[in-house]
Amino acid sequence: MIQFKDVSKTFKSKGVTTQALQHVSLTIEDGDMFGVIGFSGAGKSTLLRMVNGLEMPTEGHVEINGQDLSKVSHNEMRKLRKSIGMVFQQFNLLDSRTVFDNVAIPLRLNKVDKDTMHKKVMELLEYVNLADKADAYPGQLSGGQKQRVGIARALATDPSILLCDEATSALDPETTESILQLLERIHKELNITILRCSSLRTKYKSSSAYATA
Ligand SMILES: Nc1ncnc2c1ncn2[C@@H]1O[C@H](COP(=O)(O)OP(=O)(O)OP(=O)(O)O)[C@@H](O)[C@H]1O
Repeated sequence: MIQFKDVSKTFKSKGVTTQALQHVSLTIEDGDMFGVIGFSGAGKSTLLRMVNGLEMPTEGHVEINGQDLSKVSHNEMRKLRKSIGMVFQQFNLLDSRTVFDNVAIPLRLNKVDKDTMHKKVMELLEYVNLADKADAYPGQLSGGQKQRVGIARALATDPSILLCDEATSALDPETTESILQLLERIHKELNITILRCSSLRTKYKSSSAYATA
């Protein structure tokens, strides 16, 4: 379970103060698919980055399974981060590495042995329907395929939580739909809690920085 308890976040940079989040309280149960929507600058990425401890609240607490992230040790934080995958808007793939190598990155960092790593990477590529692209480079892939690689990489450490920061914002509507279907499948079949944020760019107006879907 992920809990935000009256969380506020202020950034101070070069004499400028930005209030990114104000008094956010929410609970995401295990196995939820939770959506956060808001206009650009509403604080969505900041909120997401607080779940894996990349940002810390200025006020309030973020807890994962009852563990206050501001109180966990360095080692516990490392363990926790292994259980959280992240998918990015711009995919964040290494262009000089093959699809296989990109997906293998978290496994190499975790010193997984070669055979296990090979098996795992190929399983993941099959899961996202890209096994035939294992030796391709990101530059040879479409946006949707790149995002599938990003998703496979995020799943490499068998996370229990998947954070998706505008995972479909760089994609056309049809590709967006296929990525959303893949996330739905991951949610259902792998029982992963998904926290997804996306921009509100339609005509709908909202004074709220976040909403659940
Ligand atoms: N490291 C930082 N230092 C200073 N200000 C920051 C920092 N990170 C975010 N901000 C500011 O906090 C506010 C919220 O940023 P955030 O990236 O969380 O918004 P967002 O809703 O994800 O926006 P977008 O949809 O454009 O990605 C913005 O005004 C941003 O400029």
